[in-house]
Amino acid sequence: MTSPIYVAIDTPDLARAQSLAQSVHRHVGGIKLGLEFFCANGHHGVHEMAKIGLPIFLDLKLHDIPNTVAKAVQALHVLEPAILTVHAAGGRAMLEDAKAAAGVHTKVVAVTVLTSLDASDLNEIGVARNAAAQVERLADLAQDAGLDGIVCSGEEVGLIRKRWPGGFFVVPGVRPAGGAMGDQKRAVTPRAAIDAGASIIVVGRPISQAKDPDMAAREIEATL
Ligand SMILES: O=c1ccn([C@@H]2O[C@H](COP(=O)(O)O)[C@@H](O)[C@H]2O)c(=O)[nH]1
Repeated sequence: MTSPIYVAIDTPDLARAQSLAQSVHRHVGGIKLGLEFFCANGHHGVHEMAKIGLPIFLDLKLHDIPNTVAKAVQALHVLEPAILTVHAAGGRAMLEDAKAAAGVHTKVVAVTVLTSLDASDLNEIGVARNAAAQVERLADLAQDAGLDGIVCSGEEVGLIRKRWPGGFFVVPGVRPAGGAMGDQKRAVTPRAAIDAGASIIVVGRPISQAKDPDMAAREIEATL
């Protein structure tokens, strides 16, 4: 069975990214490349990482006016990402245009509430409801707009899976029991995320900062 673990390769250094992905490739189902990697290495870097042979998740969290996002999505076709993120807060028209612009083999998923935010952060940006209620609202919008799924934390994925049984749910910010949280505020264990209904989990620092990334990936895989 394909592993639900996507390893987040958050580094600007292409050689380090290749070596990290190579070392864990037997224990993960895909490679997630985000802003840090893409801003430093662009299309060339993604092509190089694709040579490892795992699906590529481009986590660029696009968020702009509908026309700009649609053109950006078209410009990414050539990279054939398996998964691409946009921000749900960009609104219905942006979500619809992003989905229409994506290739048929790319799942477009909407980031709802970043896993680094809690209720107090939400309050500061003018969102009075709690994270779960805000995720619920943005998940409904993403589903209505025809997206494939959403990104949310493991604390909300169970609730959303019940409302959208056929959705594709990406859960980042997972931490092995007792692991360092870093900047994550709504974290659950990999096992809890999968049990609650995550389609895939994204794991970055617990693997990339481990003394032995291959062993760390293997240990997480063994808990699932
Ligand atoms: O809400 C979100 C959306 C995306 N991410 C990304 O996932 C990884 C998590 O890395 P860790 O090192 O395991 O914390 C990272 O690339 C984020 O950009 C997220 O954490 N939360």
